[in-house]
Amino acid sequence: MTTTSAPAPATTTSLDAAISLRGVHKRYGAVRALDGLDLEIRPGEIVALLGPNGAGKSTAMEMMVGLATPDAGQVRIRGADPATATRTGLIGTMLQAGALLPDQTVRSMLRMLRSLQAHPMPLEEVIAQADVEDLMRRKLGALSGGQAQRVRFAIALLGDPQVLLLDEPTVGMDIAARRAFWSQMRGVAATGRTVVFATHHLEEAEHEAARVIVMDRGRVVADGTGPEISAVVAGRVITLRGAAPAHIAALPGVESAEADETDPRRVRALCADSDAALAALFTGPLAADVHEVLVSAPGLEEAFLRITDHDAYHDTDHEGGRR
Ligand SMILES: Nc1ncnc2c1ncn2[C@@H]1O[C@H](COP(=O)(O)OP(=O)(O)OP(=O)(O)O)[C@@H](O)[C@H]1O
Repeated sequence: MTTTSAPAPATTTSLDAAISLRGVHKRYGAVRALDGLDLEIRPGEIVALLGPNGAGKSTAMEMMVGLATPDAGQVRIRGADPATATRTGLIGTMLQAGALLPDQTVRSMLRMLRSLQAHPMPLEEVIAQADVEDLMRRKLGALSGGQAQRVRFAIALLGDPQVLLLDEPTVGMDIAARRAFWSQMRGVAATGRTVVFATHHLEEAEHEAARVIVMDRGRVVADGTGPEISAVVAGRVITLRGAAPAHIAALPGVESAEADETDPRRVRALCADSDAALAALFTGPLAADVHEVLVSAPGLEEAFLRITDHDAYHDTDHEGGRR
């Protein structure tokens, strides 16, 4: 795994690579959205892009389809420039900004956009691969957030692309819809396409991508498999209920303790010595109140927090995403 922003050794040339970004810089006023980004993605790879808000994920994806142009550096898609790759259907995208015309039906929108493609995928195949049969007669303006995402996925497939870019594809989907989406996506990826997706769901990155790239402040800060990136963090994680994070953080062997983001009454503690922490926990004053104590190996979440450990969420120079 690479955990530095230095360019990875080039194992492919930009001509062989599905996606190649070399030394890409992009500024928006005072904000450095991309700061010398180097990225090489091989054909057939399934890659998750992770990073805190404002890390530059969307900007990088916009560069890959020619929606944003670099101030410096080079972007190539299968050796072609991004605008050509988009025009010829080499690359299909599901970006956050994609607006859907509210009064059109899904069928008419798909037909219309399909007619613009150089080498369109058969409509029946698009419908099956994106699982939108049940939505075909519906007006675009009447779709739920999750349904609209399925339609955006169908749109991304229309040009029968070799490279698929999905920017937070499961935003607005409930758990069942997310599961169904990833199962469809795996079917699409099994046909040999390159898939790059940005996500804030770490478990999606871990389960769905063979390679995880962590971006921060417009650069790559870690690149490897989920387990390789998780291995950045040694020690053990203890999760429990019934005590305040500050009390847990004060135990011997505990490096840090915080309330769980998704379940604030649960405390997650990263421990250099979990045996010492547990011994102190069960023999001290907290013993009567703590419950549901679990010990596990650190995962991608701990690694992500460790690797991107700064004030990115509040930093004025990198004040989060623009949406
Ligand atoms: N068109 C734009 N105009 C002004 N600033 C922009 C523009 N696009 C991006 N930025 C800024 O560039 C930085 C990177 O933004 P970007 O949306 O690429 O990050 P991200 O990693 O996709 O974030 P998020 O996870 O919040 O979507 C942010 O500080 C953002 O505010």
